[in-house]
Parts: sequence; C-alpha cells; structure tokens
Amino acid sequence: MPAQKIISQWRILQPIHFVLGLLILLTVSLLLWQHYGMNLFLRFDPGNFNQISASDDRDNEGGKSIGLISINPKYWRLDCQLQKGHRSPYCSIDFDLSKGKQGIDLSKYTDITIRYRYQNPREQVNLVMVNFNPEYSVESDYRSQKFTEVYLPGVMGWSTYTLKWQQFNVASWWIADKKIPPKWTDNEFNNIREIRLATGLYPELSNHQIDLAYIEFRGKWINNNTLQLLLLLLWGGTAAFWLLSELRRSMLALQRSHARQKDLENAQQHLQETNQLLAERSMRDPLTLAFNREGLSILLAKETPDTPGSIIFIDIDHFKKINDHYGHGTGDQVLCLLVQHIQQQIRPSEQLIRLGGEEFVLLCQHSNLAQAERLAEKLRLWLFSQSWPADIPLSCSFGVAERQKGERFEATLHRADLALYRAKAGGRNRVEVAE
Ligand SMILES: Nc1nc2c(ncn2[C@@H]2O[C@H](COP(=O)(O)OP(=O)(O)OP(=O)(O)O)[C@@H](O)[C@H]2O)c(=O)[nH]1
Repeated sequence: MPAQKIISQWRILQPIHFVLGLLILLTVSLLLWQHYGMNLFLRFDPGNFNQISASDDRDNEGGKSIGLISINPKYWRLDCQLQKGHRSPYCSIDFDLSKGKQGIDLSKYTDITIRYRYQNPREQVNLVMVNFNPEYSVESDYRSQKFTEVYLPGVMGWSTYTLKWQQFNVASWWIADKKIPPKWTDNEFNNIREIRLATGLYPELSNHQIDLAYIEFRGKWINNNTLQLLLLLLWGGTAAFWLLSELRRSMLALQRSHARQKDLENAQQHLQETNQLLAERSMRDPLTLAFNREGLSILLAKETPDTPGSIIFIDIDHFKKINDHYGHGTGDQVLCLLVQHIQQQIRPSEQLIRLGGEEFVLLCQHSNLAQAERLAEKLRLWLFSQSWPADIPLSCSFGVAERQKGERFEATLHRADLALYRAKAGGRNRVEVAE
C-alpha cells in the first residue's frame, strides 16, 4: 500500500479513536500486570522471624498445661502437655507482630498458606489472628483484641493449606465474653498484632507435638475489586467526558445552523423587498412618480368590464409653449409639481397615471359621472390657483367619462379623450363630460 494511502486512511481517525485505543491498551496492560505481577508476599519461617514464643493455659483459670517451643532450621516445634485445670486446656505458638503499639495490615493479602504437621491426627489445629482496634480493644486487656480463627485438621505428615480470609470466623467466645455489638463482629485483619497456632477444641489431655514450617501471605498491590472499580471509573469517566464534549459540539453546530438559517431568511427577505421595490418602480414614471402605462395595465388587470367608476383625462394647456419659453427643465418641474398637487387632492382609492407627455388620467373607481365631474372641476380650480415655476400661468383641460356597464376601459378612455378634445376646442381650462 503506498505511503500516501496509509496517511490518508489515518486522517479519517478522530481523537476519540485514539483515546479508545489508549484505553483498551491501558485496560489490557493493567489486567495482565495485575494477573501476572503486582505481587505482595510476606513469609514467616525460622530463617527470617524470631519474635516467637510458646504460651499455655497456666496462670489462667487454674490451667496446668505446659507448652515449650524449640527452633529447628526448617521449623518450629511446639511440645505441649495438656492437663486438666483450665476449662479449655491449650498450648500455642505465638507470633508477635506488634512493633510498639502498631500491628501489621494483613487485609491486603488474599491467600494465607500454612505448612505444618501434627503428631496426633485425631486433633485439630487452631490458627488465630489477633487484631487490635481501639473501638473495642484496650491495652491492659489482651483478650479485648479480636480473635478471628480457623480450624485445620491435625495431619501426621507435612501438609500445606492455602486459605482465604473468608474462611476465618470471629471466635464466638470472644463475642460472647466481651458482649461485642454486631457492627464489630465481622472479620478484621488490618491491625494484626499476633498470630497464634494452637491446639484445637476439646483436645485429648496428653502430650501433643506440632511442627510449623512457615506461614505465608500472598496478595496483589491492587486487588481484583479495586482494579475493576478503577477500570470502571476510567471507562465511565472517559465516556462521560466524550458524551459531554459531543453534546457541546452538537449544540454549537445547532447554533451555527440556526445562525445560517437566520442569515438565509434575512437575505430572502431582503431579496423580496428588492423585488417588490423593483416591481413598484417598473409601474411608475421615473420623472413624476405617477403610475405609467405598465402601472395602468396592472391596475386594470384587477378590474372587469363591470367594475363601476369614472375616468378623468387631464391635459396641460399649451405645454409646448412652456417648454419653448422656459426650457425643458422647467417643463419637467411643472410636470412633477402638477402630480404632487393632484395627489394632495385625491383619495387613496383614486390613481393618477401619466399616459405620456403632459397627458394624465385619473381613475376614480368609486365615482359616478357627477362625482367625477365635481372632482375634475375642483382639480381644475386647484391647479389654476397654484403658483408655478417662473410664475407661469398654468391651466389644465379635463375630459370626464363614466364607465358604462360592460364597456372596455379603452372605450371609456376614448370617450374621455373626446370630451377633453371638446374642452380644448371650447377654449381650454375647462371640464367637459363625455356623452
Ligand atoms: N418638459 C417636458 N416636455 C414634454 C415631455 N413630454 C412631452 N413634452 C412636451 O409636451 C409638449 C406637448 O405639446 P402639444 O402636444 O402640442 O400640446 P400643448 O402644447 O400642451 O397644446 P394643447 O394640448 O393643445 O394645449 C411637447 O412640446 C412635448 O415635447 C416631458 O417629459 N417633459
């Protein structure tokens, strides 16, 4: 595969893929390390431990048993004469683990291995962990410490047993004697001050001999449960972080998309307004801003031949002379002014159209002939009374026609034009009504 292709394939990977890869690698490494390494080990044997002694029931409730310890290179030997006297005669090998007042935390170990032999196979041995906890223990009372024990079979030959802490039980005599509340009756191994290997329950009152080669403790720096919790937190934390960042990314994308949509809407609205403006402009005469012929046809498109109303044809008298005497610019000013004056006098429903040159038409949709004539007369007087550029004496002629039922607009316009013609012919500055 060419290098280019490999690089382009790597590029499609996102940070989350690298994080996932890293997590998987870390998880597998931790699991393997925990399984094959992270070992904790503690061993007591005659070669490495000498804080050992024998104890028995003498000086205690009338006990008369005698326990003696001897040390061989490979094991400790307890010789014990059990004798009647104590309610439960015993001898034991005691491991003193306390340094000052501090014991050893054995709870981090999971496997306890013991190797021993017992000359009397009908008996049991009693392995006891003695834990000090100020909640229920006092320094002055040895028996106030918690006694957690397990019973193992007496075996003739060397035997090795591996135990778990769950196989130990808090001694029932200790709970009963000390009236221990239930919350302190669970196993505890975090401050072990002494380990004892003693003769069992109700032993035969005779000579006993127990040889102990070693006691070993094995465990892991991180136990299974802690490791599982750690991995759970690692994966859960990463997943939560990833979900939150994805959520944030989606929200930002949504915000961006909303902003884009808003921009589009604004642009669309602007376009619509521009279109409307352009359409509006195309309907208007650019000089006077009255409707033009295009505007007229759009206005008429909304009408039917049955739409009632009247038309007033307006024409400036002798406009050519104004142009000739005062110039085309003044003529333009007069046209604009004329439109402004007419707009002031008409209703919103009445529309003024410049047909061309100095010819205008006023559409009066709601007026009959008499009303339109009155309006034409009013406009004539109004325009005649206005002052015009260069004090031009300006007058207009008007031709009025009412739309007949079913009559086309052009026909009405023609009749109004004829009336206008008559107004011109009749001396101008007057209103004529169509027949
Ligand atoms: N200033 C100016 N003059 C225009 C415009 N359009 C047309 N005209 C002029 O308007 C004049 C119209 O003249 P005529 O049709 O003879 O009409 P008139 O002089 O008003 O005479 P009567 O209508 O008979 O009273 C012409 O001189 C045109 O050049 C325009 O947009 N601006």
